[in-house]
Amino acid sequence: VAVEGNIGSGKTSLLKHFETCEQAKVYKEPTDRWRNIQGHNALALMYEDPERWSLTFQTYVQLTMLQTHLAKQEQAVKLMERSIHSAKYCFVENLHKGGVMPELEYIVLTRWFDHIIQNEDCSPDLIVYLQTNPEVLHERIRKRCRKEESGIPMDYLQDLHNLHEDWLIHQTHFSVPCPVLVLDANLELQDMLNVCDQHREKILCGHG
Ligand SMILES: Cc1cc2cn([C@H]3C[C@H](O)[C@@H](CO)O3)c(=O)nc2[nH]1
Repeated sequence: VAVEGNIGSGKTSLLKHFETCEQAKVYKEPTDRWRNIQGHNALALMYEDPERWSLTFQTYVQLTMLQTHLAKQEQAVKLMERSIHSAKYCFVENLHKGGVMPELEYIVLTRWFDHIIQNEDCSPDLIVYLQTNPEVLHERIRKRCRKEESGIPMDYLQDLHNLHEDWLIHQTHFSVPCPVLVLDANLELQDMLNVCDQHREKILCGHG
């Protein structure tokens, strides 16, 4: 099961809510790995100079997501924060559409992505989409104050929101690998977790 959503939509908080559930193994986004690649902070570099570093960063994100998709586990349910799909369809797409990632880099990353998807089983059984309004996120990110994210502009959040909506709601642009359960993540966290618990069986059985 992949938990998808924009920056600040509440994915990490929702996954924490499931950490007590012994039938699920939770995989948070490996931001610590992205921040320290043999001493290099790829996440910071990507925000500081995306033209220079977005291919490097997104290539490593794609690897860490693949490793999570393929990780063996005892528990019946694998709960992932984001996926190799959103990495490509939301983040890489945004960098390419915004003219930040050069065409050739986008093509090479796409060839890697297509090869991986065709040869490895990375399809979730269910996507839980935490749907938000970008305005709500801007305030949350400001309050959360992750240092690399301090300069995220509103239109970056709006662009990412539109790409999540195109992919998961309008389903116009890229293939959706499984059913999508949409949760209103504009709600205060506790209210969203209460709604989430009403869908707990669906989420843990991976049914849409
Ligand atoms: C799959 C995927 C996650 C992801 C996160 N990020 C950024 C957005 C957030 O600021 C931070 C943690 O999610 O990393 C990114 O640029 N590209 C990504 N691709």
